[in-house]
Amino acid sequence: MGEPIITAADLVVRRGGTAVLDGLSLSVPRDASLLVRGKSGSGKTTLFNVLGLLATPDSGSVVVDGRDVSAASEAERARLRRDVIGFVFQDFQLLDDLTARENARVPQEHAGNVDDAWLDELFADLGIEDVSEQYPPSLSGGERQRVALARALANRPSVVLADEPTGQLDPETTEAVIELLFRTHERLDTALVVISHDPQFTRRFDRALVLEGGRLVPAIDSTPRRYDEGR
Ligand SMILES: Nc1ncnc2c1ncn2[C@@H]1O[C@H](COP(=O)(O)OP(=O)(O)OP(=O)(O)O)[C@@H](O)[C@H]1O
Repeated sequence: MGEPIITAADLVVRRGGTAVLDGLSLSVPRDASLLVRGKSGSGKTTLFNVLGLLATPDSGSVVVDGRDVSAASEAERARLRRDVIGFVFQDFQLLDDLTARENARVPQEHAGNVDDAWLDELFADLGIEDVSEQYPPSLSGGERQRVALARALANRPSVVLADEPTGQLDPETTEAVIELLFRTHERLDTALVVISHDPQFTRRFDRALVLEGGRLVPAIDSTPRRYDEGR
């Protein structure tokens, strides 16, 4: 399946005198779905930020799509964020003064590559065509998260990175969003990395890992299906 889409080695991130990530290594194959769980304060968001090139570790390396970003310029990191990674955040992070459709189009505009046919397809597939001209404040939580998912997929990323993507949703909507994340993962062949402590997320992933003591260990209730790594 070629080289992994993300490889992180010996990551150390110190916050307030303690190592939140303490020698963490991880490899994400291109077709994998990976769940990272962990207690509150265990460093999940810190890991998300480092894997998503939103923060730099104190030491260790991150390779994204074959590029070692340790010494990359901010412009190069921004390019990788835009072209290779699709971000989904717990609080959606939509712009209230843009319509749903305009929100989803933002990454394409940054890339200088607007593809309306692809946006049409995403909105249809995610079941949000009817709300495409509405503004985020008038959308339900599930609709907002689906618009955020359309935005994450707008530039056909190789990996979707989601930080607590269902944290603000009720159980029923959570199930629907999980379904959509997996459907797009399978249909578009994107790797999927979800960071969540939601127990509803334990099934279906190829691999479930727990962030503990600054490192990743296999979740005891997970059945490794396709690959074996994480320590
Ligand atoms: N800028 C910072 N300065 C000091 N401490 C920080 C900073 N950012 C994070 N931390 C600390 O690092 C630890 C890990 O934080 P992080 O947000 O990554 O955890 P988390 O697993 O995502 O938690 P939660 O599930 O509650 O969101 C916490 O103890 C947090 O207080």
